[in-house]
Amino acid sequence: MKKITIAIDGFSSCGKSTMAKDLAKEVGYIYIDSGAMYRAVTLYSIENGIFNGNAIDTEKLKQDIKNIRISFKLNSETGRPDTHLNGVNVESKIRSMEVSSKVSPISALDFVREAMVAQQQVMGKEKGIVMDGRDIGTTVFPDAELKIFVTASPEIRAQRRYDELKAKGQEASFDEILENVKQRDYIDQHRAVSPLRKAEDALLLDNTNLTIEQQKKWLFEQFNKVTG
Ligand SMILES: Nc1ncnc2c1ncn2[C@@H]1O[C@H](COP(=O)(O)OP(=O)(O)OP(=O)(O)O)[C@@H](O)[C@H]1O
Ligand SMILES: Nc1ccn([C@@H]2O[C@H](COP(=O)(O)O)[C@@H](O)[C@H]2O)c(=O)n1
Repeated sequence: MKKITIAIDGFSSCGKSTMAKDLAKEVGYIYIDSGAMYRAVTLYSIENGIFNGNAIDTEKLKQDIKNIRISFKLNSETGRPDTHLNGVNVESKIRSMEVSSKVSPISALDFVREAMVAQQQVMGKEKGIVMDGRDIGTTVFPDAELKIFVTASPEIRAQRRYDELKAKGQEASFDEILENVKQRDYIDQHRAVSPLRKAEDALLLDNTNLTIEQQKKWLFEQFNKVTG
C-alpha cells in the first residue's frame, strides 16, 4: 500500500503524541515527536548558559545551533522512541517543568525553527511518517495527505498531564501545569514564525469528552478513508 504523510497538530497536552504513536505503531509508520526537538534545544540552552533568567543569548544559540544534534532511538522497554541530544538520552530531562516553562520562547526563534523544520523534512522525505507538533500541517508538510488538528479544554489538558505526572510519582501542581499550558498556547499562537493554527485542510478533533480508545478509533477511521 502506498505510504502517506500524517500531520497531527494542536494545543499543548491534548493527546497528539498518544494518538500519533498509536497510529504509527498500528500501521507500521515512523513516529516523530517534533515538540521533543524544541524541548531538546531548550535543554541545551539551559545547560549551556544561553539563558540568563528568562533572557536568551540568541547570538550564542545561533552559533551553537549547528552543533545541536537531535536523534530518536527506540526504547525497547517502553516500545517508544527516546530523544537523544548530542548522543545522550535526554527523554526524561526534556519533560521537566523547567523545560516546559522555557520551550515556547526558544521555539519562537526563527533560526531555531529553520533548523528543526529542515531536519523534520529530511525525516519525512520517504513518507510513511506520523509527526505531531504545532506547524506540521502548515509548514513542515503542507502537502500531507492526512492532517488533524486536536483541541480540548485547557482544564482537561492540565488534569491529564497532572494525572500522568502523579502516576509517575513526580511532584506536580495542577495550577502550575494549567498556567504553563495556557502560557504555551498563547506564545505558540502569537509568534511571528509558523504560529500554531489549524491548516485549512485539517480535520478538527475536540477530544475533551473522548477516551483514548475512542480517539484512536476515530483517527484510524480517518487513515482508512485516505488510504482507501
Ligand atoms: N482522550 C484522552 N483522555 C484521557 N487522557 C488522555 C487522552 N488523550 C491523551 N491523554 C493523556 O493526556 C496526557 C497528554 O497526552 P499527550 O502527551 O499525548 O499530549 P500531547 O498533545 O502530545 O502533549 P504535548 O503538547 O506536551 O506534546 C497523557 O498522559 C495521555 O495519556
Ligand atoms: N512543531 C512544533 C512542536 C513544538 N513546538 C514548541 O515546542 C513546545 C513543546 O512541544 P510539546 O509538543 O512537547 O508540548 C510547544 O509548546 C511549542 O512551543 C513548536 O513550536 N513546533
